[in-house]
Amino acid sequence: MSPIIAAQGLVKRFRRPQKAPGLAGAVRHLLRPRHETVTAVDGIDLSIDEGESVAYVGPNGAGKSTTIKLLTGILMPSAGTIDVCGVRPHSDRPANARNISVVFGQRTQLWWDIPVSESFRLLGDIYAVPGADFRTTMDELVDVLDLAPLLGVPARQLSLGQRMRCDLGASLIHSPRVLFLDEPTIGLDVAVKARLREFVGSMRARRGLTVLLTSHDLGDIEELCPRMIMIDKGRIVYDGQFDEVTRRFGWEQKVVATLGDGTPDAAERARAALARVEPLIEATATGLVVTFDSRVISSGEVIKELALALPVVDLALEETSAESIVRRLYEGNLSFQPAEGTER
Ligand SMILES: Nc1ncnc2c1ncn2[C@@H]1O[C@H](COP(=O)(O)OP(=O)(O)OP(=O)(O)O)[C@@H](O)[C@H]1O
Repeated sequence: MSPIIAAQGLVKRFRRPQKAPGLAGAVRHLLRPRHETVTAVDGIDLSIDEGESVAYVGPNGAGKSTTIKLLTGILMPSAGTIDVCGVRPHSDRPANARNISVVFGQRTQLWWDIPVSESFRLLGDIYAVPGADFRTTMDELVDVLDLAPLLGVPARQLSLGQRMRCDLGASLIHSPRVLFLDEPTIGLDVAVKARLREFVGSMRARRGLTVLLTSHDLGDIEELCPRMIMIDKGRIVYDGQFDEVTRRFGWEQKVVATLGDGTPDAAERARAALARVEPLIEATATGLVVTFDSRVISSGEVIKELALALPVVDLALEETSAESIVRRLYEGNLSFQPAEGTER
């Protein structure tokens, strides 16, 4: 079976004006324009099979959105090849649009002033969905997403959670084979997030939908995506099972210290005591959480140093979670070596 999404040697470079700050800089730029080249995507290979659900994660500026824009045909690659459902997205955008759908948590594809049902109908027309198929899909979406009370309401009057439910429904009206979700749960409360994840999961199961998700929410990834691709500076640094992240990068450990009163400078003191190993130190209501690299220092030594530097009341050692690893990668606090023999 050939992959539904395939990319080889994908590169995207942007040319950006290089201006010095202030009016003088603007004038100088007008007289002698200078540009710099930014390589947002730097040689990415992707192979995603039909029905897979893959998280695409990385820190700010890593190149996630640029990759999605390349796969959806919005951008043209500087080098490399892309094939999505057998189509080259940038050269045949209409065919690509019929096969895919994109949902942005920050933007809506619904018409702002008309009732939701009308937006669905318009999208059905745009994608030329035959009447009978439209009705069947609509019934299914209204049922699974509980859209009946929202159909008569204009998008501008919907809450964010209601709008996202409608947006997800709208994205599936033409029965795409691939769904790109870009931060779909941003700003939503826990209950709505859970509902949306459940919906995406059930749609995958029912329709064999392929999902590529970018999200800063670990819950989204954990629940929806068995496979995770991490990128950093435009390159893939990990491509494998989400669970395996813990095993592979499990050298990160955490000591949770409960402190006695009167240590407002606890974080600074801990940082000074452990300076040589550059731990990540977070202050909490009751003390500190110290995250460190267990290849550089043992947990015993960390505990000893903390006990000497601070009025420690209690100490606990926490297992590394995939969440903390991904969170730190997102925050740019963890440098991954490019994965050797990137595996799936
Ligand atoms: N149209 C553009 N022109 C110039 N540079 C761009 C353009 N779009 C993106 N870039 C640059 O390309 C790099 C990757 O950006 P991209 O938006 O793909 O990152 P991202 O991983 O989606 O980040 P975030 O999590 O912050 O959304 C950044 O350095 C960004 O400044």
